[in-house]
Amino acid sequence: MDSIAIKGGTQLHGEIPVSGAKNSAIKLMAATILTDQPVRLTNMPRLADTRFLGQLLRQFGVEVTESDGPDGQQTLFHAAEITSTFAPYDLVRQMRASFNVLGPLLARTGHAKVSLPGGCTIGARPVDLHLDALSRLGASIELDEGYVSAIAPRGLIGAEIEFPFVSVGATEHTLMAAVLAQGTTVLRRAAREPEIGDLVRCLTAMGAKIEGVDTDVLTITGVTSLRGTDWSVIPDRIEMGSYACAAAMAGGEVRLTKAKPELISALTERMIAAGVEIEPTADGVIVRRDPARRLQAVDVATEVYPGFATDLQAQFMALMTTAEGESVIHENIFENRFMHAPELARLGADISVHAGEARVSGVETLRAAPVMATDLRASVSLVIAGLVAEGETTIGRVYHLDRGFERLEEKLGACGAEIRRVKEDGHEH
Ligand SMILES: CC(=O)N[C@H]1[C@@H](OP(=O)(O)OP(=O)(O)OC[C@H]2O[C@@H](n3ccc(=O)[nH]c3=O)[C@H](O)[C@@H]2O)O[C@H](CO)[C@@H](O)[C@@H]1O
Ligand SMILES: C=C(OP(=O)(O)O)C(=O)O
Repeated sequence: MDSIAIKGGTQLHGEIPVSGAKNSAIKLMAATILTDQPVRLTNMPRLADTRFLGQLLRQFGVEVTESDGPDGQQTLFHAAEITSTFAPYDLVRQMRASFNVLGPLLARTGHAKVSLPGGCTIGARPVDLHLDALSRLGASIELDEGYVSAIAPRGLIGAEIEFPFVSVGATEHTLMAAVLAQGTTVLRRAAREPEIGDLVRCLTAMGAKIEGVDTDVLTITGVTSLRGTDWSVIPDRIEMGSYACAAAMAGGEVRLTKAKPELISALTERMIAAGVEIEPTADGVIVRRDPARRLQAVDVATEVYPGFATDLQAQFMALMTTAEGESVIHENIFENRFMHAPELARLGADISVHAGEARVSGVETLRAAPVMATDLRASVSLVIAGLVAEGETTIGRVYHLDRGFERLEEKLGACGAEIRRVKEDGHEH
């Protein structure tokens, strides 16, 4: 398994272009199942997750063609004919969001058999809301030997659905099923994450009829078919927030481009409160910090959008490890998303965790150690801490990082970070 080695202590100076959002791209990819016409996605991040979902789509008969076009990295998806509606365990277990092909397959063909995704390190993550909503749209669902078999021989039928709490995955899954249902579907307490807005807008460009974009009530009037489109994936707000934390941790000045800072205002407000300078630009933001001055500890609590994103909690915790004072971090979305805390402690951080609350008492310095990535965002929090830890930190299990960060070593290296990938065979890159 590859690892990442970082020598701490260099400031960051330079520019980092933000990639297309993983969490938007994978939903848009699933939506391409809904039409027999080609859909071209531009600003596509090249990540383990997008590669992996492309493989799953091919298994259904979708043609997936990656290329570099005039608009940069792009992928053409053409689901002219769906030849299989079976998603095996081996392909679904590697990436949870693959489960969300169930709704589009069902809407397009009237049947599908998809493996349950199972839990993962950040919490149990059941899919009950997804299955309840698809049942409300008229699907018959059976669970057997770890698989969900769903049929809707006469098509899906619009329904009023009020989610008991906000779920990003259940909202996008139900939305993708409802666009081809007969009649009207109303989704209440829908998630409002920007990636759902991107999906709604792309589906609308494909001919779907959806009202209420970016609100918590989506009204969908079903249509009989959708057409192809060209769509540019929105910038990755989590990647952007991660590099903002990296720059704030290491000190220096980093310009983040091709980004939408308004999507992470809950983070930047907290960073400003801690003493980081954030200057908006025409296409992003400049993050500046004088390394001679220590940051101040501030508290955060994760919430659904537009609140502080759970996907930025680990990175913010890393930033707080060397701030002055005590920072209290509440994790309200996932019940087990502090796996990075013991790893940060290996670098000398002082963190105590009780249930959904972590208390970080800032220390003056971190010291390098071998650490282990436990999930995607936890991995990047270790990179951020490694930027200041004295000595060389090595981070194992970087396949987690590769799920969601495109060319991370290159992007940070271009700003002066001493970071390199050590391949399994011992070679350095
Ligand atoms: C691929 C993708 O976009 N992943 C994001 C998505 O995950 P995901 O869509 O899985 O997250 P959800 O918003 O669905 O999960 C929120 C909470 O609801 C619970 N729940 C969810 C569905 C369900 O049927 N039953 C249930 O109990 C979950 O266990 C969790 O505690 O939103 C999360 C919250 O912003 C982010 O951290 C993930 O990066
Ligand atoms: C938790 C994440 O992804 P997933 O929902 O695919 O596990 C994430 O993107 O941080």
